[in-house]
Formats: sequence, C-alpha cells, structure tokens
Amino acid sequence: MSGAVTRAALVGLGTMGPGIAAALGRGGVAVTATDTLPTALERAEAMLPIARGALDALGRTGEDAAVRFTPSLAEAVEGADIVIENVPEDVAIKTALYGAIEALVPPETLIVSDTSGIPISDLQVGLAHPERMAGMHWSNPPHIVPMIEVIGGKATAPATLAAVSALVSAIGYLPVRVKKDVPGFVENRILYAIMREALDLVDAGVVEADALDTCVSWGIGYKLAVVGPMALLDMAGLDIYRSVASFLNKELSDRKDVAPLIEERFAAGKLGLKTEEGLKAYASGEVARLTGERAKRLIAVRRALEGTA
Ligand SMILES: NC(=O)c1ccc[n+]([C@@H]2O[C@H](COP(=O)([O-])OP(=O)(O)OC[C@H]3O[C@@H](n4cnc5c(N)ncnc54)[C@H](O)[C@@H]3O)[C@@H](O)[C@H]2O)c1
Ligand SMILES: Cc1ncc(C=O)c(C(=O)O)c1O
Repeated sequence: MSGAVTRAALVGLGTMGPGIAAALGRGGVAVTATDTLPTALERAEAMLPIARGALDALGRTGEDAAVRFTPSLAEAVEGADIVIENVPEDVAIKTALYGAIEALVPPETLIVSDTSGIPISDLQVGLAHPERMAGMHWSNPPHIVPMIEVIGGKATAPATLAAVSALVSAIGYLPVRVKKDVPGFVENRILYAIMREALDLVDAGVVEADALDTCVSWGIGYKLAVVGPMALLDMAGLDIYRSVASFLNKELSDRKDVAPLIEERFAAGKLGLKTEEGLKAYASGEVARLTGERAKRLIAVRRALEGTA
C-alpha cells in the first residue's frame, strides 16, 4: 500500500465496531462495514448516529466520509486500502477470516487486528503476505478514547507500521508504538494487572465491589489520567516507592488462571452489559442509560484534560 488510507473495510460489528466506524468516517476515511450476524449490522447502523453525537460533543465536528453496511465480506473489502478486523478474541476465528480476506484483496492491502493482546506474530503466521499485517488496538469506547496501540509482528514490514501509525494520526488519535510483540501489548498488561488485583481483593473480602470502584476511579484512576505511572513515580518519590515495593510486591496477586468469580459468571452466560447481567444485574433500560451517562462523563473529562471544556 502506498499513499494515505482513504478507504477502510471493517469486519466485526460487536462492542467495538460501530464506534470505530464512526471515528474513521469522521476522520475522513470512507468505511464499508460487515458482520456475519444480521442483528449486529442493524445494531451498528443504529449506533452510528449516537457515536457521531459523541464526536460532535468532543468538538470533533465536520463532514463524515461515507459509512456503509453490508452482509457481504467481498463487498466490504472491495477497493479497501486497509481491512480492520474486529471479530472475537479467538485465534482460530481470526486466522480463518484472514484466509478469506486474502483471497479477496490484492497483496498491498493492509490487514490489521484490534486484538486485545494476541501476539501479532501468531496471527500473521499463516498469511500469504504477512508483511502487510499489524496490530491496531483501540480502547473501548473507541470513538471516545483517543489512543491506539500500533504493534508489529515478526513479519510485519516497517512500511506497514508507518502506514498504520499515519492513519491513527490522520484520524486525530495518538499512536502508541509498542516495540515488542508481547501478549497484551502495553495497555492490557497494565489493565489486567489491575483487574487481577481488584478481583482478588473483592474475593478475599477486603473491600466491597462498589467501594473498590470508588477507590480506583477517584484515587489512582483520576490521578493517572493526568500523571502517568512513570511520572507518578517521580511525584511520589522513588524512596517511598522503594520502601513500599519492598514489602508490598510479594503480597500482590500472582494467580495464573482466571478468577473463579469470572469463570462462574461466564459459565452462567452472564457476560456484562451485553447480556444485561455480569458482576451486577441491569434493569430494563439501564444499559442504554449507563452507556449514555458514561459517554457524557468521559467526554467531559477528555475536554477538561484537553483544555477545551
Ligand atoms: N470489548 C472491548 O472492550 C475491546 C476493546 C479493545 C479491543 N477489543 C478486541 O476487539 C475484538 C472485537 O471485540 P468486541 O468486544 O467488539 O467483540 P464482540 O464479540 O462484541 O463482537 C464481535 C463481532 O464479530 C462478529 N463476527 C464473528 N465472526 C465473524 C466473521 N468471520 N466475519 C464477520 N463478523 C464476525 C460477531 O457476529 C460479532 O458481532 C476482539 O479481538 C477484542 O479482544 C475488545
Ligand atoms: C476488560 C477489557 N479487556 C480488553 C480491553 C481492550 O482490549 C478493554 C478496554 O478497552 O476497555 C477492557 O476493558
């Protein structure tokens, strides 16, 4: 692929797809989006104006490039400069899809995955042209969180990484170049260290779930939005960090499996907002209300941090 990306195909329209479609369109990239489930296509079409409203509220106003929806993978990828894969976090599902995509597009079309942390080297291994594949990891909600990780695998060409980073910048996001293809990349290695400890503390009865969320959101979460961990070390003092880490690090959870609480809810089909019950149960209408309220608050915080509130 040479030149800027102007046309993207988006494959998979679940939690992440609709917001990504809106963000690309607002960034001037025409999108053709597809999913194997008709209900996902319908939902994504309904979500598009809502995500565009959030972009307006962020001050990211302007003309939208066309966003179209189709049940046909062939139609979605036709003429695309880049194919953005957003299907479930499962190597078999993703690699089967890459086979189908490669049969439909020329060798220069970029293929990227929004994988949360499967190494790109593992995903690209069966591709006929693995050099055109990279990781493009968005954060949920993708039309509001302005950072995207860019990851290369063993076979990724430098030109592919340059093109993906250029696309991220062109649509107004901050590209974070992850230099090694480690599982979980950077964002999810940090997030899952937090999640593991949070679940362990709740499971051990140290704190109620709601109180833990208050502690993290109004304590470290609020602070980290302004002062990242490396800067926070200097703010706290390395002597303090050293003293605390010398007794605390060995106390922290190092469990290797998934917490029993999550396994139990997963086995019962309780997946969170998407099934209206996860760690908590959500009354009718509550999911839409919560999603809207959270978007409003995230937008207000982002505008304050950007100095545009
Ligand atoms: N949910 C998050 O917070 C989040 C954040 C960042 C990245 N991710 C990653 O993004 C990817 C998608 O996550 P999600 O939460 O949107 O998943 P999801 O399960 O909500 O949606 C996946 C969609 O893919 C569709 N699909 C499955 N196989 C397909 C195929 N062969 N062709 C076309 N469509 C197909 C499904 O019908 C579904 O609509 C995963 O790799 C995930 O790890 C998720
Ligand atoms: C729990 C969880 N897992 C993965 C991701 C992203 O890949 C997110 C997120 O973006 O918020 C998440 O919350």
